[in-house]
Amino acid sequence: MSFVRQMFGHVQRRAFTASARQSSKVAVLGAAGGIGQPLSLLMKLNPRVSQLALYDIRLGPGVAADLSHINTKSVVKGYDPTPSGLREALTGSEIVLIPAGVPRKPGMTRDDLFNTNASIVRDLAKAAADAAPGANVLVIANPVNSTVPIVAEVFKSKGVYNPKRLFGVTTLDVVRASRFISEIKGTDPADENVTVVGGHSGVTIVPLISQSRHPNISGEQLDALVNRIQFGGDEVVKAKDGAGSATLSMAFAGARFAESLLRASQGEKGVIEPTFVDSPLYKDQGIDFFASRVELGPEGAHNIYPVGKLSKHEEGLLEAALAETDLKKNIQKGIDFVKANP
Ligand SMILES: NC(=O)c1ccc[n+]([C@@H]2O[C@H](COP(=O)([O-])OP(=O)(O)OC[C@H]3O[C@@H](n4cnc5c(N)ncnc54)[C@H](O)[C@@H]3O)[C@@H](O)[C@H]2O)c1
Ligand SMILES: O=C(O)C[C@H](O)C(=O)O
Repeated sequence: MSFVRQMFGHVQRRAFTASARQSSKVAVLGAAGGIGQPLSLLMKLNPRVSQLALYDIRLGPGVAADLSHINTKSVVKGYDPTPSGLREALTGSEIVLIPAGVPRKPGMTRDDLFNTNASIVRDLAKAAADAAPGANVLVIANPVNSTVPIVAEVFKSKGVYNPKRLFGVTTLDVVRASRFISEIKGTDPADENVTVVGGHSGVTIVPLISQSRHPNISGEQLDALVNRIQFGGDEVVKAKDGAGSATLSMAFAGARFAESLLRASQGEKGVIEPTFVDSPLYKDQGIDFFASRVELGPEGAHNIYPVGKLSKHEEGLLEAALAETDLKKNIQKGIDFVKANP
């Protein structure tokens, strides 16, 4: 499968120069960052996007000026770091991507980012709830297990919460799983589709290899593969040696998820992506948000699928993820933060 097909689904190549079927405004909050810049570039290349609104506390207009010279049809605008700039960036947006926030350094967990990123995400969510209450909000900022509940609480407090329109972007876990399994098997990663469920940190990331094309991977090879998918983020943090975490692969993953949502909102049926959403699956165990395969539609999350048939090994992994106090605690921490710091 070509890059164009992987990234832009079933849009024909000529669509890069033809007009998109419908117009969609996409806002990127944190657009000048390590993720924000390549993510904005990929959205500029997406023919389904008609307007691209770039907001950051620094350099939004600069990044926008640069991208605006690319000869695709979408109109790019950068906004000043003021409340009115943020409001204008958000108004009319169908998709709001949030990569704003600090990244990890070696030795840190994602939860260590909470103190800084919780208030950044809360404030951006407040602005989104006011200016774009019907938008699909795609949260990239870590810790995703907490930042997604933060957005939910803010929208609830303003009476505009629609659980179908809030997504924690876990696509990077799916992208990694597909790439890592292809490296083992010597296959084209574009043909490898691995469902990843749970949350977005360590053992809460549960790849379902038994549902992939290679259910027979086992033993030490399986353990190593699962471990690499669960801790792929650490691999990049370590390699970047203090200069941040995954940015380019994350931009690719975020653009893929946004493209899937646009395809679904423009009427394509059967668009399914794993994503961390307000989910009924494990609410009885006190876990209100969970990543599983979600069919996307014009209304956002159209159908949340259960995890399906698991191998014994995966039952153990899922049990560990659910029992792992992290997921539940991370979610509650986000909720408590907004209650204490509205
Ligand atoms: N979900 C995932 O799979 C995933 C993957 C990689 C990184 N991340 C997370 O994404 C976040 C961003 O990572 P990065 O590498 O791009 O960091 P970065 O520091 O390079 O960029 C962050 C950007 O956010 C901006 N920003 C800060 N506060 C802001 C605010 N209030 N409003 C608007 N913009 C603001 C900064 O100016 C900066 O440009 C981190 O929290 C990181 O952990 C998530
Ligand atoms: O590892 C990180 O901190 C960034 C991100 O969540 C990732 O999975 O790469």
